This record gives sequence, structure tokens and C-alpha cells, in this order.
Amino acid sequence: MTTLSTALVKRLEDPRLFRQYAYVNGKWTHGEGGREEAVYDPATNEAIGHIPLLEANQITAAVDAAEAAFVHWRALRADERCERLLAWYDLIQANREDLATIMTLEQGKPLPDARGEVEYGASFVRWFAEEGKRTYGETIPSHIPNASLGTIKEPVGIAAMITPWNFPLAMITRKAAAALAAGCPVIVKPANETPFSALALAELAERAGIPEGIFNVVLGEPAEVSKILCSEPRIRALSFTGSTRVGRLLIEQSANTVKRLSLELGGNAPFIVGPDMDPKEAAYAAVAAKFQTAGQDCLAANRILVHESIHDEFVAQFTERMAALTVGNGLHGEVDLGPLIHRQAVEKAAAIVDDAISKGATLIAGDQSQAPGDNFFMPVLLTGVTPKMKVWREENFAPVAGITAYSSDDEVIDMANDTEYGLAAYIYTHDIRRIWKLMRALEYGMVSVNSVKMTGPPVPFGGVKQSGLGREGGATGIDEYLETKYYCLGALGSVSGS
Ligand SMILES: NC(=O)c1ccc[n+]([C@@H]2O[C@H](COP(=O)([O-])OP(=O)(O)OC[C@H]3O[C@@H](n4cnc5c(N)ncnc54)[C@H](O)[C@@H]3O)[C@@H](O)[C@H]2O)c1
Ligand SMILES: N[C@@H](CC=O)C(=O)O
Repeated sequence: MTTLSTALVKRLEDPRLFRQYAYVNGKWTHGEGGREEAVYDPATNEAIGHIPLLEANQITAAVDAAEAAFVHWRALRADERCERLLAWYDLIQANREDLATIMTLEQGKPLPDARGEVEYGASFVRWFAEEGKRTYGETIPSHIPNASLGTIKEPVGIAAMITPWNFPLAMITRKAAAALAAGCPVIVKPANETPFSALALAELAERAGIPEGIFNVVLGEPAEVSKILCSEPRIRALSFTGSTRVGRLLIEQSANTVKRLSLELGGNAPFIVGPDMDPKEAAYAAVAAKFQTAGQDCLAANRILVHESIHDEFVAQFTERMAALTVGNGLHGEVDLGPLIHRQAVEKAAAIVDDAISKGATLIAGDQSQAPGDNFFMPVLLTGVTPKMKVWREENFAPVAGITAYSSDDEVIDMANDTEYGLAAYIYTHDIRRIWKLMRALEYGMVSVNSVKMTGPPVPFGGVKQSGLGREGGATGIDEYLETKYYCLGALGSVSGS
């Protein structure tokens, strides 16, 4: 295995959090076939480390380990699992700075954002540690003479998780903490761009007393590993966060084993500004909703729809606010936007901008000659975007904002819903009747009114249409990892009529 990046290790208070192995059955594991892949800092394109690519038999070994460990983990009382999860939570918090450094180096997001994500990710562990104690069944008034009816909740079994690079820690904890609290063993396959956050979580899980075989991190060639996870009948649940394209593939690949699927897929969020809004207030909120994580966020405001009566002033305010954003290496000082994840993402963003301009959009700002490196993309503002353009149809996952004017509530509802996606939508207006009308008519799983921030552990996070299946977080997030077992206790004699 290659030597650690000295730059990275020197920055960590606890260098043991930086692991360049997979983690299977409580052991740090190299690839038996000797294959490995470099992981790059997107800000500098320097390799920060290497990961092994496991062979098929090693992925199956992770399933064997999870199967063996399941017996004991599910037999623990919920409060015992809660204690282990709270210990994990405490360790994540205690190592927040190192986790944030690892994340910024592999993902590129500014350090303050990375610290925020560690906090956010940890919050799901605490939430589900507690929720695990509330997986209530129910009693059912019996229609059968002398019988007692009810339900109990049981863990679904081994849960596999395939996660993206844009939120390398929180997208794991939001799934894994729920599954672990429910009594399920977990096999995580993180994105190859950002494996080190997942591996640091594994190190901390081990220190927290989560037994071997219960939290595994497998690494490999994504399509190869995912195919094995999908076709493995002992894996009973598959939770995926990532693009709609890969989500569709995983549905197909899981068909033969009829798994429980939870899918958190792409978004194409509309940001609707009503005629009653102060253009400056709304424009500042739209900038915040668009440029978080350099636009690489499933909640990013992709299409900004502004009432024609305030459109021009809104554009002026947006332009001014956007111009104040700083772009640079997330490790250095205060920057607002780090790099995109890799060069292909920059090329995709440039192609989306070119497509829009060629179809009649106006480029208001976004001079790419100012970009501080190969993987950086300066914020772009386009006006006059239309449904024919990629910037409207595709999730651009880049700091490219597109604004369009509309003239009536009915028109903006049609515009907002004109997409295959249905994850999140924003509404900015103080007119309660408009809020209610739009909120009910928008085909989205989440609608945020006059607030950029909408997520957190108590929230049922998820989308409709091709943005996914199921909900993560909240009071129902743990249900993704539970089966309802119905029971009928017959011939009891004494309970008839109760
Ligand atoms: N809805 C949500 O909660 C949410 C949250 C974060 C990100 N996302 C979405 O994730 C996407 C960006 O993340 P990404 O680029 O990592 O997504 P992606 O779909 O390319 O990759 C996600 C995961 O799938 C794996 N993968 C890639 N190709 C695969 C293949 N052919 N077969 C099997 N697995 C494969 C990757 O290695 C990674 O682990 C965006 O669409 C974004 O909206 C959604
Ligand atoms: N920002 C989202 C992740 C999407 O990319 C979240 O809060 O979960």
C-alpha cells in the first residue's frame, strides 16, 4: 500500500483516522487482487491517498460477516444498541476537526462547510440512537373470535448502502444510524472520490464498540461492487443516494432478489419568488440556496422563477451578491466555493452554459478565466432560461444559476413541475393564500417556504417522481430498515370482543 500523504497526515490530530484500506468484519483489508485507485484533492489534483479495489469474493466475505454478526446485534435490547450509537456520536463530535479536514481534502468543500456536515452527520446518529427505542408495534382490535391481534417490528436484515461524494459523511450516517438502531448490520460502499470520510467513520464505530461485522466499508469498482450487492439475496435492503441514472440501474439489478429499496436521487429544485417579495431579500436567499457546496447539492436551487414585476431588480441584487462570493481552496481561509469534484464536472458545467447561450439565454456574469485552478468553476448567472435548455432540464450540479420570469401563479406551478424530478422546492412570498396554493400544487417531496435551510434529523427527507423512493430521517426513517410482523394469537378463550 502506498505511503500516506504527508500533507494530510500532518494536519490530523489523530492520524489513525486516515485509513487506506477497506473495513470488513472488524479488520482493515487490502485488495486480494492487488488493484488500487488513487484519491485526489480536487483543489490541487494531488493524490492524497489510495484505496484498494476489492475482489468479488471479498464483497461476499463482507456479507458472510454481516450475516454472522446479525444474530447478536438484533438480539441486543434497543437501549443497548442506543448506547453504542451514542458512543459513536460522541466520538464523531470529539474528532470533528479531523473529520472536517479529511472531508475538505477529498471533497473540496470549504472547511466551515465540512465542519457543518460533520455536525449534521453526527446529528443523525444521535437521532436514530433514540428512535431505535421507539419502534413500536400495535395492537389490532380483533375480528376473529377469541384471538388477539397485533404487530411487532423486526430488523429487515443486512442493509447495503451506496453513497455519493457530495456529502461523504452525512449521507452515510443518515442511512447507517437508522439501520444500526433498527438492528441491521450495514455494508457501505462510498463513492471512490470520497472514501476516507467513510473509513474514518468505521474507525470511530470500532472504537465505539460496534461489533465486528456490523459496520463494514467495501471499496471497489462501483459497477462491479454494486452488482454483487444488488444480486446478493442475503442483503435485504439497499439504500442508495446518488444520481437518478444509477438509481434506475440499481432498481433493475435488485429485481431478482426483491429487496427493500430506499432511493435518494437527483433534484432540480425550483426557487419561486412571488411579486410581493423584497427583491433583495429573495435574491440573497436564492444565492444561498444555489451555491452551497459549489452547487453540488441535491437541494440546490436549479431554476429560479421570479415574478416579472420584480425580475429586473432581483437579477441586479442577485448579480451583486453573487459577485461577492469567493472561490478557492477550501483549506485556505474563508472561501465560499471550493472546486468541483473533478474536471469532468467542470466540462459538464461549461457545456450546460454554452447550451443555454446557444438557445438564447443571456450570460449576466461568470468569467471562467478567473477560475483559480483546473477543477474550479466561477459562479454563473444566466437569464431568460427556457425548458428547451439543459440548464432547465438537467440537474446541473454546478454553480450555474438560471433565472426566468413568470407572470401568474398558475404559470409558475406548471413551470416548476415541468421536470422528471421532485425532490425539493423553495417558495418565497408572504402571501398566505399563495403559499398554500403553491405548496399543495408543487409535485415535490419537500417544500421550503421563506427558508433556505430545510433539513435535519427530525425531517422526512426524500423525493417524489424520479427523485426517489422512501424517506430518510424523521420519525419514519427507521422504518426503511424494519419489517412489520403481524401476529394472530388464536384460541385464547378469554379475549373475545376485546
Ligand atoms: N436525494 C438526496 O438525498 C441526494 C443527496 C445527495 C446527492 N444526491 C444526488 O447524487 C448525485 C451526485 O452524486 P454522484 O455523482 O456521486 O452520483 P452517482 O450516481 O454517480 O454515484 C453515487 C454512487 O453510486 C456509485 N456508482 C456510480 N456508477 C455506478 C454504476 N454504474 N453502478 C453502480 N454504482 C455506481 C458511485 O460510486 C457512488 O457510490 C446527484 O444526482 C445528487 O442529486 C441526492
Ligand atoms: N443537502 C442534502 C444532501 C444533498 O445533496 C442534505 O441535506 O441531505
